Amino acid sequence: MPTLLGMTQQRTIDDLRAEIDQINRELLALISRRGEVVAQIGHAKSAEGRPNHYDPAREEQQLKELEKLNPGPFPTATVKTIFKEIFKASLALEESNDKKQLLVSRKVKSEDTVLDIDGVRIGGGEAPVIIAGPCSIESEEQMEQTAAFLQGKGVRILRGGAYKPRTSPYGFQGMGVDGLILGSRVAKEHGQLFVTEVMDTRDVDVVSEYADILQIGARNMHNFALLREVGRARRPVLLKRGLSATIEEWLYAAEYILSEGNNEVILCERGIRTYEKWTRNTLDLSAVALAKQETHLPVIVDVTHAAGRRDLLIPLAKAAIAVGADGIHVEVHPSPATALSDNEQQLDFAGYEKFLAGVGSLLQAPAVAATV
Ligand SMILES: O=C(O)C(=O)C[C@]1(C(=O)O)C=C[C@@H](O)C=C1
Repeated sequence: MPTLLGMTQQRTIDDLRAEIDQINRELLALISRRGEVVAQIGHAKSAEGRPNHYDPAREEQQLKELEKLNPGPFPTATVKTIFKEIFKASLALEESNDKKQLLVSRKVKSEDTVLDIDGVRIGGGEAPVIIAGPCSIESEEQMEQTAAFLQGKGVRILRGGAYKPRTSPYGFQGMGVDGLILGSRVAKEHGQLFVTEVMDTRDVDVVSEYADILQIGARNMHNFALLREVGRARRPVLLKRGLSATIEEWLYAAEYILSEGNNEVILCERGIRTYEKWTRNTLDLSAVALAKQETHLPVIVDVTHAAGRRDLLIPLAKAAIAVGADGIHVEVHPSPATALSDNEQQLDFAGYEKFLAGVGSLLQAPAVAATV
């Protein structure tokens, strides 16, 4: 401020800070207003069905304009850094608003989804279900023996693979349609539901004809065409988490199915790939608790694939139920040593009896409510 003597009077730091405080308020108001406009852009993009909110060309255009307009004192690089942060936060806002709208989200549907498949209820605090059976369907004798044994133990859902996703193309690939026919017939004869994996969009119709529940395996969790196809099938879907999938990716995979109109999805945590070698995979129990918290869908745990070894099945099943799992998936075979797949990890009948005794009363008790 010029004085009578023509000298500029120094403003005090307090005075300058008061001005900064005012500028901060204005900046905050502007940033918040910008956020509101961005949120509207986000909603418009979602309504148009755009797959992504990120638009690098639009960001670049804004940075170029800001470069031209920059009056200083901040160098253009600094201005760009600041605005890139704003773009990042804006993008996160658009995406998080999207997430709140997800059909799988508890924010959209607060009460648990309970599946009732021919009287077998899954989810919503019902006693945990057991899904058991061999890795692969191999023969009539094998399926008959297993189904009869499991029926005697009260198991209402029989699993068995007719199409096998094998690491090697030369490994046993499954019995195909013959396996479907066999699995479905044997399950029916023993008052059980039949769950089996579908690996190819071209097989969804035939698998739906024979299976009561369609399984999407871990290796196909990212197969979006298949997810959409089972979303159009009128059968419940057991969706395994991918080997290296984040929880978010897993839930988006479920969203693909729900978005096609199929709300009957069971999430299945089956362990993820980590650096650990003593187990086949690492059972991610936080994923179970989080999936229960974030979604309304039933969540079960495949202890067999998580552990890849028999000696951990009891503690893992107990832990799964303790964190709120709605069911346990376990592989059982009359003679694991001669099984055509997964012979290291399937339980024989005596092993299953021990497993049941070990997990004990937890299987009868209502599932632990997911507490937030
Ligand atoms: O203009 C858009 O498409 C927006 O989504 C807004 C916005 C922004 O903050 O300016 C945010 C993210 C996009 O990557 C590009 C731009």
